[in-house]
Amino acid sequence: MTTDSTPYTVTLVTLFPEMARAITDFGVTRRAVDNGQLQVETVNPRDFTEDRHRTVDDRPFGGGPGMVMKVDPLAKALQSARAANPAATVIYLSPQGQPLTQAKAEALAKQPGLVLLAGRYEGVDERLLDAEVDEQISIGDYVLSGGELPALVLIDAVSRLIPGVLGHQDSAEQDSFSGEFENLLDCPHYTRPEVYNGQAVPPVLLSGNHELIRRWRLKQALGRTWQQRPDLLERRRARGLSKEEQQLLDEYIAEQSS
Ligand SMILES: NC(=O)c1ccc(NCc2cccc(O)c2)nc1
Repeated sequence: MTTDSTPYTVTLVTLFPEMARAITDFGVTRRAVDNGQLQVETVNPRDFTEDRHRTVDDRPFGGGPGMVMKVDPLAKALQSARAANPAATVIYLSPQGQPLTQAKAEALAKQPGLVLLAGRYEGVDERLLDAEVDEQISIGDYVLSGGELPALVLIDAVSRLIPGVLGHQDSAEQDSFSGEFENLLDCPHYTRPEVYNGQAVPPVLLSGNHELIRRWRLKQALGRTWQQRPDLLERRRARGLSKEEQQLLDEYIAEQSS
């Protein structure tokens, strides 16, 4: 995290810098950039090549399909990225990385900034990872054509945790994965009209009784987690459910079987 005046700086090392526009040109993250809370820079390894063909990849030693990204252009690009933010954490997005979680995003939001390396082809020369990368992160157990989309996912997840970015600070805390709802799925959301296609909004949400509404939302979050993601509920249980949470969950389960 930075003091509230200096922006949280992310430098994306990528062969396709225009992809960063998905963050800088839309929505909450665009507003964070315009407000000076978030800074997204890009560095293209191709600008650090010295041959006429601006070569960034080559055939793998040991044979096999595809190409591997060369160390030298990446090392120079990373050095340039680090120069702008020396204290930044250098992360390589890859299927071999540690899974991205909300807790990880919160930890990274507290750092002075990030340098994100997006690989293409079959990945990068291992010697680059050994020398220049602090940690590897995966956004899920699947392979994409490049690390750019995972990098953008990571930037989005971290950016919304920067104080003031979401505007209504509570909304970050009320997220399904943080605060009281930590490790729970989200509760249902409704807005006008009160009746749509004969389906009415749950009356408790129109009651103005904030304590009843909080309980209803917590019950829904617990119940949906029990239904869709018992693994998450187990994690929550390991941390101990409060008396209220256990009672709400029991009520939800009883209603399901009635
Ligand atoms: N699950 C992820 O976070 C993720 C990240 C990157 C990626 N593609 C680039 C790449 C990079 C390294 C090795 C490799 O095999 C493919 N695909 C999926």
